Amino acid sequence: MDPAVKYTLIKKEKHTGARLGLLETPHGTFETPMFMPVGTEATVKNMSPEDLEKIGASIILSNTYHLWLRPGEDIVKEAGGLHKFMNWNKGILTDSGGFQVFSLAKTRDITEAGVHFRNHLNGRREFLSPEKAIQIENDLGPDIMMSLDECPPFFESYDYIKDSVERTSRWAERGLRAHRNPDWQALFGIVQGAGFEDLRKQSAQDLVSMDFPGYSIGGLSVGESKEEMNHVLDFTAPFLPENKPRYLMGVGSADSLIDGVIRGIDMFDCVLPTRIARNGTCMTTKGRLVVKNAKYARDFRPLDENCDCYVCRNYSRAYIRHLINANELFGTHLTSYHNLYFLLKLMADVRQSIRDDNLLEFREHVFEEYGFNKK
Ligand SMILES: O=c1[nH]cnc2cc3nc(NCCN4CCOCC4)[nH]c3cc12
Repeated sequence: MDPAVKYTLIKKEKHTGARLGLLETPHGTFETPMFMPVGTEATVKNMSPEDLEKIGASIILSNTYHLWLRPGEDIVKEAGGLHKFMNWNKGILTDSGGFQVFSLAKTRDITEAGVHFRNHLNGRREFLSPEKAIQIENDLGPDIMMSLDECPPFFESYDYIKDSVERTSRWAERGLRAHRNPDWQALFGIVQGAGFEDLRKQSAQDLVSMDFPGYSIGGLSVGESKEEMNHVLDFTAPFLPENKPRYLMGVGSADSLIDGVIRGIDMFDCVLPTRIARNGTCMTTKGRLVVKNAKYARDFRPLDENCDCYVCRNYSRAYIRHLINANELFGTHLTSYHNLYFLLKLMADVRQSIRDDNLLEFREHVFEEYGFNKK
């Protein structure tokens, strides 16, 4: 049986671990490395599918936890699945819900069977097992889906992390068995192990032995430093097969994206660009710009003078500042559109620098110009 998702390594960058690849999915073939916009509740906030298409989004995320609790996966299934429900015909990936339970739910209790928690919407007691997570994702119908895992605190004890990794591996096995649609939905395993190299190796080896079509590196972007994240990637990525996609969860700033690509990561997602856009913070090639600040009241330049996006070609800082301060929805549409374009364009430039074998020079340019070198 053909796997639902097929990764082809096209080229390795000469001086780093970066890879240029192609990811074939039932909803299109897309270049990697890629950034995936997050559409938690079946919409990338403030963006239409048409606009997402225009800026070059290939795969977007939606969230199992949220859609299970509201409107219910049964409604999405009845609509014909997420692609029909949200009118998005390219790739969709769903997380398994575990991370949201740990970050959103009130009180939660992890057992071998699964995780008990209180629904953050109505306070009702809920239970999510590896099998239940897979059933929800099967019903939602994304092209790529995640196993239920525990994303433990990065600074937990070795013994806690070891027990957690071993349970996450057992949950992954249970999820594989429960998966009903492996021919059109690719189930990824999620590597855990916090900052412990031997536990990362054990987690990766457990999951690779189950032969998933792709692997996420979880347990990162949870408060550890960028140096610690990069160090974990340095020793974890090599434990994963070269001919499968590697997905780093929850990462979405220009510096972390480039440093993840350099360490062999192919896929990234993060709410950052759309979240900061909603309070008027914009990503630019000269660093972050908080457009609602008074100093932009009479600034009729675009958000970013080096950006050729629809927003930067048609609207000024003064106008966008006014909209944000007036709580006009069009204002957050413009900042969201620009921030997503900014990261998608950055990844297109990263892919080009892999073709040209000058990713390290590109990194130096970005870190210098965008202000990441400033301490
Ligand atoms: O181990 C994981 N397993 C399953 N899903 C995840 C999602 C994850 N998302 C983050 N980080 C997100 C950090 N965001 C940065 C921007 O502001 C909101 C939080 N780390 C994550 C780890 C996991």
